[in-house]
Amino acid sequence: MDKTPVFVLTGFLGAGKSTLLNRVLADPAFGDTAVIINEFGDVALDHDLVRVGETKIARTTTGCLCCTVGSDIRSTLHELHVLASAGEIAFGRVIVETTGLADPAPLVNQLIPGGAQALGLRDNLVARNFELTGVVTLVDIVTGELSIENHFEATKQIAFADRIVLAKTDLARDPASVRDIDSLKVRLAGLNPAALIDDGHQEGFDPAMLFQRRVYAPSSLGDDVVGWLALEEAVRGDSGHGSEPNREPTASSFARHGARIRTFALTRTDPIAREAFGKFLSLLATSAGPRLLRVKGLVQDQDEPDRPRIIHVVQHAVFPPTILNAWPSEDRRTRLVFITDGIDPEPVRQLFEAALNGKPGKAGRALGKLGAKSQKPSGRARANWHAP
Ligand SMILES: Nc1nc2c(ncn2[C@@H]2O[C@H](COP(=O)(O)OP(=O)(O)OP(=O)(O)O)[C@@H](O)[C@H]2O)c(=O)[nH]1
Repeated sequence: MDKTPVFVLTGFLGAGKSTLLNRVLADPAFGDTAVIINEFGDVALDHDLVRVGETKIARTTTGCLCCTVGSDIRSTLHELHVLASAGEIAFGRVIVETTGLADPAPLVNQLIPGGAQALGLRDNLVARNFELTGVVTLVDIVTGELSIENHFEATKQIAFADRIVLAKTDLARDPASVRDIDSLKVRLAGLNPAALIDDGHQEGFDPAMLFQRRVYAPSSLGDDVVGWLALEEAVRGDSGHGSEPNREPTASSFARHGARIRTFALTRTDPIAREAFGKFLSLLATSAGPRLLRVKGLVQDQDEPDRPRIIHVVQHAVFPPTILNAWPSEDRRTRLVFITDGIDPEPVRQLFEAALNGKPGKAGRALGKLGAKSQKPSGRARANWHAP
């Protein structure tokens, strides 16, 4: 019997993974897809943001998949397998959406033959029933170059891909931006000459093709990939990855990403004034720039409290909010999740409160504490891709 194909969907923070996944899941042909979404933060949000239709099965893991991978991915696949064997669910494909900070090496290592050793019946069942058949990496043309420069995870995500998709190419409206895309493509081809590179907005691009069964062979992706996989095996014993297969994943498990990476959440029960909130986001994005890796959240708007607004900030870029017609769950609080590089939660919280309460003096002091070095985004990021 054919093994169930597993696809890894990765890409740096905010690259557009969930957007692409939603596009694919809207296709009725993907009704037999089980989705594993990995949350990185204490306040679960992604399962509210990915639309999963009736026939889809979603499992959300907490913590960062590459840090909790020994306990997480195989046990989640095992759980899906047990449910399918009992006739409770049926699926013919699995898509694992990683966090944007995920290092794909440990994940791939758990899923390929000859990778991480099977430690018991559970792992053997997973190996017998599932097969990694593709790694799809999204690269955002707005922040991709900066992410590659500043975060090694982004480089590894590109190197492990057999398919790369350029996201947000619809935002390239002038000749300079188009030239930037060409030079990004050259850089990607240098990092991974074997992967096919698609433009997610080119005519005729069909995202469904990214998730068709094929052979995923890491050895064809070059010496770096082979070396990183070998390194995984070597460090597994030392790091605890895989050596404690039943270790509980924790939301703050992000040991691999260095002490500077922080994740925290802000919540608020009262509805929020739209203008004040916009001010908060633009002050934060302008002053923190690339150190503000990601903000996403659901906001209860004062004027339209029944229609939550989904907000997205990716480094310096604030994206237009999406407005939902209803709250996805009972929880109607404003919930914002932050992933930062060297920014502490407290000044962000102070800026939030000051902006919402109309206290410019306090907002100024909070900005000072943010260590607002006002890092100017370089290169492509200088282009005015998006007004806040
Ligand atoms: N214009 C445009 N915006 C996009 C595109 N893809 C994603 N976005 C926007 O970029 C923001 C982030 O997109 P997501 O799909 O949430 O990104 P993600 O990679 O899932 O984010 P994380 O899970 O936090 O890493 C959202 O505001 C999206 O609407 C695209 O192709 N074009």
